[in-house]
Amino acid sequence: MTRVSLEGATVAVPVDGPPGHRTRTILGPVDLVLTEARVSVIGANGSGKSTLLRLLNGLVSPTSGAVSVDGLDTVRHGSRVRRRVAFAFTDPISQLVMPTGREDVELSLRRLHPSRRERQLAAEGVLDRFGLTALADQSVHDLSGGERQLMALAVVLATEPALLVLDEPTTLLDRRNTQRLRALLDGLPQSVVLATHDLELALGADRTLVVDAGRIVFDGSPTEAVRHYLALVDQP
Ligand SMILES: Nc1ncnc2c1ncn2[C@@H]1O[C@H](COP(=O)(O)OP(=O)(O)OP(=O)(O)O)[C@@H](O)[C@H]1O
Repeated sequence: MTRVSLEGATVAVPVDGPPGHRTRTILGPVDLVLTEARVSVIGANGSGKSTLLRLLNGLVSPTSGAVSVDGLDTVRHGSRVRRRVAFAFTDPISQLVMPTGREDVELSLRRLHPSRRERQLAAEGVLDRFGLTALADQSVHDLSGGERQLMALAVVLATEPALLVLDEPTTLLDRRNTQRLRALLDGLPQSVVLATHDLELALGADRTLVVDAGRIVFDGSPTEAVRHYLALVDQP
């Protein structure tokens, strides 16, 4: 399993005013080692979940401290980390840049399969594995929200990353597609870290982090974490 390590990691952003003057810490410091196959992250809007997730593949660099994946520092070894860690955004359309899903899958396979023929065959295999062959040549804009979400996942998983990071993957999905996505995640050999407001989805993890105001306020069993979170949001 993948080992993710955060050591005193903070993220600070500039506050309005003269450039370079004041900053606001929106996350941390966070000290954490994740080795579980499934980790969920829950917390209120604006608590810092996405920021935490973005640290994991170097989309956001820590302002202080360090983040590493399998010993690779996300700043010093950014491109190697991004090859190991796939990131799926809430809105799949930001992931689908080509006219069709098949072209998108082929695009993400370019590094792994420089030969066009091999790439096409590999893409066929990926689409088949995700049950998306029938939708592969349809314009991504004509796919339903759920189909698009699954297509975007196929695109990021095509390169067989070691870790999949998902930022609120079910927000745009109905119940049926949420269940389809959960079944798909259950069958993945990869480690998964996901942030979600879907507490049912969060409960399926091996370990759950609760984030509040930029801090990890609970870290442990999913059932306990959900209880902690509900107590937190019910506070007057
Ligand atoms: N680049 C940035 N510049 C300024 N503020 C930021 C930046 N990125 C995040 N923030 C702020 O940091 C806080 C945490 O944001 P983040 O997106 O991590 O929260 P979240 O828990 O994922 O929220 P949500 O559930 O609404 O998606 C928010 O107050 C947000 O406005």
